[in-house]
Amino acid sequence: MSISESGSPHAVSTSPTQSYLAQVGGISSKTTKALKPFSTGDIKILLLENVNSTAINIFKNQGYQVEFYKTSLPEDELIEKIKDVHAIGIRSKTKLTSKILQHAKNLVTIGCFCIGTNQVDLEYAGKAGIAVFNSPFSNSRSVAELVIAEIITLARQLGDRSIEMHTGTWNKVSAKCWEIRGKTLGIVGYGHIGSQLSVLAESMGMNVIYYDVTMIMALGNSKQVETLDDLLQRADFVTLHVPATAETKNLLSTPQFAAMKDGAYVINASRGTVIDIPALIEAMKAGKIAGAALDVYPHEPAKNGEGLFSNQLNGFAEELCSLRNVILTPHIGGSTEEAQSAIGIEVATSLTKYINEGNSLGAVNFPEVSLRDLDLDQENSVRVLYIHQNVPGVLKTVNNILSNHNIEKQFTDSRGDVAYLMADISEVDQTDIKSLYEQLEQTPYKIATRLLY
Ligand SMILES: NC(=O)c1ccc[n+]([C@@H]2O[C@H](COP(=O)([O-])OP(=O)(O)OC[C@H]3O[C@@H](n4cnc5c(N)ncnc54)[C@H](O)[C@@H]3O)[C@@H](O)[C@H]2O)c1
Ligand SMILES: O=C(O)CC[C@@H](O)C(=O)O
Repeated sequence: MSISESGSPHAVSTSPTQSYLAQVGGISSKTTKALKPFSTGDIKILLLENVNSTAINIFKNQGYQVEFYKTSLPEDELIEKIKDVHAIGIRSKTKLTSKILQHAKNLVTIGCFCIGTNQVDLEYAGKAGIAVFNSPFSNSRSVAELVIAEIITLARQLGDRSIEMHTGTWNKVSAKCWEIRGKTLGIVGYGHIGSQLSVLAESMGMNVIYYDVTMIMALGNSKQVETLDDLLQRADFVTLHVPATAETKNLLSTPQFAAMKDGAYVINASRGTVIDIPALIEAMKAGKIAGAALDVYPHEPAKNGEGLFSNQLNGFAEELCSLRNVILTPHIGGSTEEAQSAIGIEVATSLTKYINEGNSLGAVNFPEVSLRDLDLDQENSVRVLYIHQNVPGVLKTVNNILSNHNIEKQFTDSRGDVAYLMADISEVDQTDIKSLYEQLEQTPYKIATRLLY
C-alpha cells in the first residue's frame, strides 16, 4: 500500500481520541501516540475460511472495513477480491499462489489464522513486500489432545465398534485390542506439537522416542533417536508432526511401512503430503499396519458438505474408507473453541500492529523489525516504513532523503533478498510528507513505502 493509493497523505488524524485508545487496548498503550495509516476506515480486510469472531472484533474496533466469508473462494473470485484489499486472513485451504498474489496491488499483509503457512507462496509475498504472519502454537495443544484420543481409539478399535453399533451389530471382542500403557510412541518432528504430545503420552504410561532433523532437548523420559528408521523399527505408534516441505513429501511410503513393526499404527495430523496414502492402504491390506488415523489429505475440500471427500478429490478415497480401523477426520486437529479464539486474537493483533505501526515481529517471510512507540506529544513525527531490495547503497540513499529531519530512531534488518527499514523522524512539516514519500518511492531498489503519522 502506498499513501497515494488511498487518498491524500494529509488526511490523517495525528491525535487519537480517548475512545480510540480505549478500543485498541493492548495494541497501543495510552501513553503513546497511536500511529494510523491515514484513515483506518480506508483499510480493507478480506477474511476467508470462517476466521474466528475474535479477529473480526479486533479489526472492526480499529475501524477497518471487514469482508467475511465462511469458506475459501474459487481462484477467479479470489483474484477479483484480492485486487482491492490491504490485508487478507485465511486458514489452510486458501492457496495464495504467485498467480493470485500478482493481482494484489494494495496488499500489505497476509494473516494465516493457523500454524501452517505452506498454502502461501512466501517467497513471492516477501519479494512483493507483503509480510505474512501466522499463529505458531495456539492450536498445538488441541492437536496433541486429538492424537492422544486417536492412539487409544486405534488401540481399542473404537471406530469400528462404534460404526458396528450404529448399524445394529453387537461385537464384543478383545482380540488385537490393547492398553497403551508400556507401548512405544514414535514422534516424527519434535516441535510445538510433537513435544506437547510427548508429555501427555508419558503421563499415560507410554514410552516416547522421537526423530527430528535438529537436536532438541528431550522432555521427561523421552529419547531422541538418530534416524527415522531407528524410530520406525521400535515404535508401536508412529505419529507425524513435521511441516510440509520438499524433504517431508512422502516421508512415510512403502519402504518406511515395511521397516515398521508388524501391527504398528500410523497417525498423521501434519500435512497431507507427508504420507503416501496409497502405500499406506497397501500396507494395511497386507496386515502390516493395524490401524491409521488421518486428519489431513493431499487435496481437501474448500468448504463443508456431503459427498466432498470422494475419489474425484483424492483417487484413493473410496478404498481408504473401506478399510477397517481407519479413523478419518476433516482436518480438525486445531479446531477447538480455545484454539480458534486464541488464534483470532493473536493473528489479528499481529496484522493490526503491522498495519498501524509497521511492527513486523513474528513475520514468517520478512525481516522482523520493531520500533518503540512514539510519545503522545511527538506531534511532528513521522514513521517511515521502507521495504527494499537487499543490495548495497540503499541506506545511504534513504538517509540522505531523511537527512533534513532529526532521525529519532531507526532499525533495519534483512531476510534473503528483502530488507525493511523503520525510522521515526521528527520536525516534519505536514507539507514535507508528500515530498518525502515521493522521493522514497523514486529510489531504485524500493519495494514499498509507507509513512505513518
Ligand atoms: N491437523 C491440524 O489441524 C494441524 C494443526 C496445527 C499444525 N498442523 C501441522 O502440524 C505440523 C507440525 O506443527 P508444529 O507446530 O509442531 O511445527 P514445529 O515447526 O513447531 O515443529 C516441526 C518440527 O519438525 C521438524 N522437522 C522438519 N523437517 C523434518 C524432517 N524431515 N524430519 C524430521 N523432523 C523434521 C522440525 O525440526 C521441528 O522440530 C505442521 O505441518 C503444521 O502445519 C496441523
Ligand atoms: O485451521 C486450519 O485450517 C488449519 C489448522 C492447522 O493445520 C494449522 O496449520 O494450524
